Amino acid sequence: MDEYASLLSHWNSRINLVAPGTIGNLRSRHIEDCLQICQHVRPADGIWADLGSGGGLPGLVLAIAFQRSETEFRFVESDQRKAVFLRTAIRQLGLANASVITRRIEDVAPLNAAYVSARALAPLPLLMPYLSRHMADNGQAWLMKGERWQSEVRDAQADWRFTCTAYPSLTHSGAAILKISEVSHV
Ligand SMILES: C[S@@+](CC[C@H](N)C(=O)[O-])C[C@H]1O[C@@H](n2cnc3c(N)ncnc32)[C@H](O)[C@@H]1O
Repeated sequence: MDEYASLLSHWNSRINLVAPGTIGNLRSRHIEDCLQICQHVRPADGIWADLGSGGGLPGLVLAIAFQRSETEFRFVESDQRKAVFLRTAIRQLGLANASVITRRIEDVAPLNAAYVSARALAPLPLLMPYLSRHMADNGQAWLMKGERWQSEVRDAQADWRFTCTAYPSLTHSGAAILKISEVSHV
């Protein structure tokens, strides 16, 4: 994880992977934040799709944490330069369990993923079509949401049926990690 943090700060001077003002506390602000997901899930075999991975949050953090599991991580990131960073990090960290798809989420063939994650990608109503496209029928999504998560859930319920459990974030007051499953269109 230290090696990942140092790669991220090195590349951040050239491409904006995280807000430059947060680079001084990468560990607490970003890495510990993403590691919270590990308290709630022990993934089995199958694909874990991280959508809009950017600098690898939470995808790379989880691929490092779960590198001894049978889970195959796919990072979907349309920005070419960020995808180059992700591929470089995968190679330098020696992660055999991760690969990058450099395309728009909506253009990627359905991944049938057992697990999906996203952080700072879009409000929940816009994420729901992505979950519907890429999550397996019995899959689960782990979405890192900010303080407006409750109204996002209400807005998404206008068009979608889903099961949702909210775990309060331990790193950002008012934020939550949402576990979403059983998604179908109303
Ligand atoms: C605000 S950043 C968040 C990055 C990372 N998840 C994080 O928490 O730091 C959103 C990322 O999603 C990517 N992105 C946005 N829309 C996308 C789409 N439709 N398909 C693929 N990637 C997308 C952007 O290029 C960007 O890297």
